[in-house]
This record gives sequence, structure tokens and C-alpha cells, in this order.
Amino acid sequence: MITCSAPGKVYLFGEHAVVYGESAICCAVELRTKVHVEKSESIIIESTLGTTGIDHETHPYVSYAIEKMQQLANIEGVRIRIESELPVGSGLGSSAAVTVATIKALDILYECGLSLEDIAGKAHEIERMVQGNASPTDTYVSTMGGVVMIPQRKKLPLIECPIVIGNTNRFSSTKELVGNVAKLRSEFPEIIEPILSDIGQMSLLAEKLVHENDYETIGKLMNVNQGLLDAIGVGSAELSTLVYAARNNGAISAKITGAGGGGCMVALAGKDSTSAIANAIEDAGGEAIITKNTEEGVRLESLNG
Ligand SMILES: Nc1ncnc2c1ncn2[C@@H]1O[C@H](COP(=O)(O)OP(=O)(O)OP(=O)(O)O)[C@@H](O)[C@H]1O
Ligand SMILES: C[C@@](O)(CCO)CC(=O)[O-]
Ligand SMILES: [Mg+2]
Repeated sequence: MITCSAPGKVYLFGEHAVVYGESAICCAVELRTKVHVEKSESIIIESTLGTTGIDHETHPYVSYAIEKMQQLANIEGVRIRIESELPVGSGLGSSAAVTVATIKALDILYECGLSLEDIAGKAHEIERMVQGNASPTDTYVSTMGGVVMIPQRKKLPLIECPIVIGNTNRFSSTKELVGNVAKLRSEFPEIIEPILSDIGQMSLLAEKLVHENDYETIGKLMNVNQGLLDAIGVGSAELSTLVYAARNNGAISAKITGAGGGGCMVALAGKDSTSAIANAIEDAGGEAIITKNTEEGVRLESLNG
């Protein structure tokens, strides 16, 4: 049995705007999805969402990943078991992590010899198929790890301050949120396009600030980015409550991460403020996760279970 894992991510800047080619900065975090694969009589996919065969309703990402790998290998029967530390449908890239880890595990089991670039490319095609429109960000960062600038595919230094995530525990579908933004953009292109472009400009400004470890200025810009995410309709009362709980308790910055609607917000923690931010998030009704960014992208965990 082969086990591979891939990380989730948080966006410092640029979700949604990056779907339209603007720049984003995204960090892999130390929360991973593990995928175990072994040859079997038939195709079986097991996760907290259920046990199925190829099933584009219950397991769209994993089903498309199997079908994509069937173009390279004779995959007749395989058992795939998924275990994840990432909340599903929460802005932490659970879809990218499960897709990337599945492709890597099948690549090793069937000796396809894919490069990391191949894995990221195939996973992005799958996110596009399921979401309708998807940037390469989540799948690239889950494959490569680290702090990444998209679409430049440039690695930046790791962020040296603690990251606190607040989960509203409300499921949100990235496909749906990306669709809502597309609709708003086509209704009011002269208003929405400049907002998306401003978000991209913030990522470009922040690139230099990440090199300088200037988290105070990065934080100011992240807070502006939060306002613009609200403006394009991907906020919610629950997310705003957690954002302000974090900011009022020592966070340098706090904003939505990922698709929004529900799901998670991310805060950069100021000096010694990590536990105060986490407690404030919990008191405000959210679930706090203290984490760090990581250079580790997709990896083989074990060849025998
Ligand atoms: N552990 C898992 N097991 C099986 N399928 C999963 C798992 N995690 C995620 N998925 C798939 O990914 C879907 C959620 O992906 P979606 O893109 O909507 O949210 P996300 O990736 O968590 O957030 P974001 O895209 O904003 O970062 C689930 O409905 C499911 O199809
Ligand atoms: C909302 C979005 O920008 C990020 C989802 O994590 C969608 C994408 O980039 O594909
Ligand atoms: Mg996703």
C-alpha cells in the first residue's frame, strides 16, 4: 500500500482575483490530506463523505484524478482511502490537497514517472473541470509547498510569524462562490474589474515586503484585501465576526482565505498574541487552528501503509 500526503494552504493575497490572471500570494500550511492506495478487485473510494466507486457527485476530484491517471496506466481496480486534517469546503484547499495526493499516490503505485510540474498541471485541469473556472494556485502550492506567487510560479521566503486560522464551520463550495463573482463581474465589469486589479496590485507590492519580513505593512494590505473581498460579495457575518475578533486581540491582519462565503479566515499573529487570537476566535463561535507555513509540498509518506 502506498500513502502520499499533500498540504492545504492559506492566501495572504489574491483569491478570486487570481482566477482572472491577477497575482496572488499563497502559503502551504502544516495541515495535510493523506491518501492510501492499493490495487484491488474494483475501484473503491473511501472518505468521510462516503464509500463509492467512480462517482462525480460524492467524489468528483478523486474520480477525475483516477480517470486522468487511467490515460497513463491500466487502472482497473484500486482502493483509495482518504484521511484529512483539512476541513472540507473551508477555504484551506481541501480539494487541491486530495487531488494532488491522489495523483501522486497513483503515480507511484502504477510507476507513471510524473514530475511535480506534471502533477500540478493535472490537478489544475481537474479543479478547472469541477469548478468551471479555477486558477492554478491551490494545486500548485499543494504540489510544491512553500510560499508561492501565482501566476508567476515564483517561490517566496516562508512567513516567519504564526498563522491562526478561524473556521466558521460553515461549508462553502468554491465552485459556487467563483460562479457568484463571475456573475457580479459580468453585471458590473467597470466596477468589479478594477477591484480585482487592485487585489492583484497588492500581491505585487507584498512580494517585496515578504522578502523584507515587513509583516506590519503586509498586514495593512491584507486588511485592505479583506475589504475588497467583502466588496465582491464573498464575505459573511460569521467570517467578519472572526476577522474582528482576531484584529481586536493582537492580530497584525485578518482576512478571509480561499473562496469565502463560509469556511475560514486567516490571521497573522503579532508578537505573543497567538493564544489571545485563538481564544478570541473560539469565544466568537469559531474553531481556531494555530499553524505554520511549510516548504513541504506533496510527498510519499510510506510504501507499506
Ligand atoms: N477529505 C476529503 N475526502 C474526499 N473529498 C474531499 C476531501 N476534501 C475535499 N474533498 C472534495 O473537495 C470538495 C470541497 O472543495 P472546495 O474547493 O469547494 O473547497 P476547499 O478546497 O475546501 O476550499 P478552497 O477551494 O476555497 O480552498 C468536497 O466537496 C469534496 O468533493
Ligand atoms: C477562489 C479561488 O481563487 C481560491 C480558492 O481557494 C479559486 C481559484 O483560485 O481557483
Ligand atoms: Mg478548493
